[in-house]
Amino acid sequence: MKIEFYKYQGTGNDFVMIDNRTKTFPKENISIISKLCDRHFGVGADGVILIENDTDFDFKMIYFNADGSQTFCGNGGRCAVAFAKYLEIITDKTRFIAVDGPHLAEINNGIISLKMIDVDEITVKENSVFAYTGTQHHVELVADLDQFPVFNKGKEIRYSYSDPGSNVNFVQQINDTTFRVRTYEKGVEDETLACGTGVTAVAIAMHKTGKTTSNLISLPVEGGNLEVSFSEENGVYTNVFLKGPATFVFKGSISF
Ligand SMILES: N[C@H](CCC[C@H](N)C(=O)O)C(=O)O
Repeated sequence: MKIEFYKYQGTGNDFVMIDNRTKTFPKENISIISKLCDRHFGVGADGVILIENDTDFDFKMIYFNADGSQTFCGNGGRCAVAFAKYLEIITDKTRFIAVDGPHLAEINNGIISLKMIDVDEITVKENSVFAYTGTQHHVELVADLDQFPVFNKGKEIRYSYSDPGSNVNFVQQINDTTFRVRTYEKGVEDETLACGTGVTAVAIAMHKTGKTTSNLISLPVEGGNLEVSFSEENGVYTNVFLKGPATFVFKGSISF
């Protein structure tokens, strides 16, 4: 089977994007998904994203981690919007459906602003915060991200959560409105250069625990800069937006 693909990246979180409006991609074939993500034997990516038709929305986005598990993906959602524009499915505004529900998004000068789900599942623990932002996220502050063993500590914490586990975000506060983040992602089972649902969880966790009073947060990550904004009322976070670039890298085809 020959698969046409488009490679996109959102602040270094990279994806194999497939126009699956013909519904011909073998979604149940996890070995193909894993091979597409393999950085030596395949294309190489953190995940695979399918774009499909939907009767009620401009399109449907399906995200697979490299291990075939499905969740929502914030950076992937922004790349899906850029890809949908390239495919002329949309212009600069869209309403699409994903595994965690409907999303609005807008494109302004190449920057994509993606509306995330409302966040009300937030658990504050002694040294960490857990939040669900379309997938599971553990958030904890550290003193010096450059020196921190993200992979080893991230893997340990990831598996300390009962199935399906949790992504793990380590945060260093830079100033009142800026928090640097490094993330270990479940399903990728490694540190990624950015995690959109992760920085969303971080921004909300920092506000929830009083590390910031702002509702517009800058989040420098290894692969670039992201921004999260939100409203908060009675501990529920709404109008949550994840903003940042999403870039086409190359297109190609691969046969299995
Ligand atoms: N990189 C993605 C998150 C993927 C989450 C996935 N790793 C999982 O929850 O299993 C993002 O930008 O939100």
